[in-house]
Amino acid sequence: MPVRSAHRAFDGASSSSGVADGSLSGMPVMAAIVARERPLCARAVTLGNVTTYESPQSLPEAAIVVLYGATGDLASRMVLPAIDEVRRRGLMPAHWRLVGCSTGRLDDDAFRDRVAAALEGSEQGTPDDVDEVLGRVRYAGGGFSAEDPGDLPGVLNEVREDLAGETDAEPLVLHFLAVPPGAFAPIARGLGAHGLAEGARVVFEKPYGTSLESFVELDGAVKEVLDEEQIFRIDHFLGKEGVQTIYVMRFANQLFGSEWSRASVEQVQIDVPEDLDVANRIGFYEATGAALDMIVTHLFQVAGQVAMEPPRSLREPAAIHQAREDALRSFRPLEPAEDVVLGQFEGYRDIEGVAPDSEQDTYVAVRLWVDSERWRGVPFLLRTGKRMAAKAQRITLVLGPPYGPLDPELDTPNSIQIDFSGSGEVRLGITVKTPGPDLTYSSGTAVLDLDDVPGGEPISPYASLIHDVLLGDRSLFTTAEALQGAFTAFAPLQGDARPAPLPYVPGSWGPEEARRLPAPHEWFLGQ
Ligand SMILES: NC(=O)C1=CN([C@@H]2O[C@H](COP(=O)(O)OP(=O)(O)OC[C@H]3O[C@@H](n4cnc5c(N)ncnc54)[C@H](OP(=O)(O)O)[C@@H]3O)[C@@H](O)[C@H]2O)C=CC1
Ligand SMILES: O=C1O[C@H](COP(=O)(O)O)[C@@H](O)[C@H](O)[C@H]1O
Repeated sequence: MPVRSAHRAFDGASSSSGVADGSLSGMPVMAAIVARERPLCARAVTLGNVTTYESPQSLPEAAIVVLYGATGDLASRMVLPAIDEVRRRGLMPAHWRLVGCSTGRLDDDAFRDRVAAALEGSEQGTPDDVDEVLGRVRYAGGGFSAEDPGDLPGVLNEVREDLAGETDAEPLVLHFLAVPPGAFAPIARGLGAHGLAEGARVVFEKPYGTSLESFVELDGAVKEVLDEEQIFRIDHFLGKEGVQTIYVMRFANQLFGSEWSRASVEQVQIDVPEDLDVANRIGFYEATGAALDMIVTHLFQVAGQVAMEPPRSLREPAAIHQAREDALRSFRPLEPAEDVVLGQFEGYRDIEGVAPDSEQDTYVAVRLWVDSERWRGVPFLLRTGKRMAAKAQRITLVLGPPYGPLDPELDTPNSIQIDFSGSGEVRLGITVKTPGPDLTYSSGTAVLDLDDVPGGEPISPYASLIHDVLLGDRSLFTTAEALQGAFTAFAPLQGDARPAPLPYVPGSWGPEEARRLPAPHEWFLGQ
């Protein structure tokens, strides 16, 4: 059985003797607890040919967060509540301030009202001590660019002086760009032109580029001002608990690690159906569509997390980056005619702001091939869409048939599933004997809710990633090389071969045509 034994060679990190017993005695829970110990990573420092690792990063004594796009949708729904979550957990620096910046003119109090409303509307609700937050908040209007910095430089100087009354520590300045992608380069140039780049950390929202060409151009413009170590390209799916647990459960546990390859996995499904409408973001959506919004960004990053080779260490950001980059660069460019189904929900063209003949996709299903030794021949099925039948976020590793006496009798494949919505779940779809007098088989599911892991306290993705930026830990941020791989694989879908979107009924699982992609299996979450 050459295929079965060959897979041992894949996992350099795993041992093939004796370890199995240990791995099976309570390891999953231990692994999850270890994963929560922060900080996970150390910074690699190379002098000559000797590499050492600085001990874990620590929080700066003082920080100023400048939130560009502070009056926008993302800032209100995600970023402001996340900053407050970091504060509530005691993970903010001892001395900190927040400066909101947008193009509109507001006074500080009007912006504080918006911050209060954003916290009130968040899952955690308004904190009792909301004044503790609002007292640290300022606003700088007039936008920000090299040509016209608006009010920001003046407000920043006042905030620095204010902080200097509390601490001698030089504050870390964290610029968070929650602005439309067209504003990324102008703001980056502005940071250079107005002396705000040095020593700062800069977070760029997604999408960081909208095509291979625009990505290369943007990254070039950004790198004229910032060093790579200062750049934090965010993809909040990498901050989700379920996604972060993938490599811990895999590398901490021989049961998973040894089977994580084409030797045992027949296909991988990464399924993110959404029941959300798009009417409230129609300008953005009509210009972007489902594939560009979700596939080349979030779902490719999650696929990279699943497909990566074992990094040398989970405590070295550079090693994790290298492993994720290698995985993304192994993605074969999509073949739209064979491997992509686009959809548009019926009624989309009736939404105000949508062109009557719009060909924008609100649904996309993709069969992606990963040309690495580990995954060659294993399709990665990625699916997402708006106004679908359900909201879910699930990775399913569909396991191949067993080499034993049961093969012909099993109709439901065994599976390893990771649910990465909310606090996340690990699920095992296992064939067991149907309890009872006869020898028949059933498929059951064992579920580990990550919320129940002893000592665990799930953190939201944006809070987790903002905390990482404060620490200077770039492990969960994307690199230019990885994005280059993603845009290269995605490029054929942006050319003449892009298929026309097929209509689907709102509340359904999308166009029937997409059923052929996972064959001989079906989409695990529904048709
Ligand atoms: N909304 C979401 O769910 C998600 C959004 N994103 C990304 O986040 C970014 C923002 O999206 P979203 O919040 O939806 O967009 P919105 O259109 O709701 O908000 C954009 C914000 O950017 C501000 N802005 C524009 N140009 C400048 C500038 N030069 N300087 C300072 N502020 C500026 C606007 O200010 P004003 O209104 O005053 O002009 C506004 O506050 C986009 O890159 C998007 O792709 C990513 C994930 C999810
Ligand atoms: O970036 C985006 O992500 C959301 C889904 O994020 P989640 O936090 O709800 O998992 C998606 O709805 C949106 O279209 C996209 O821009």
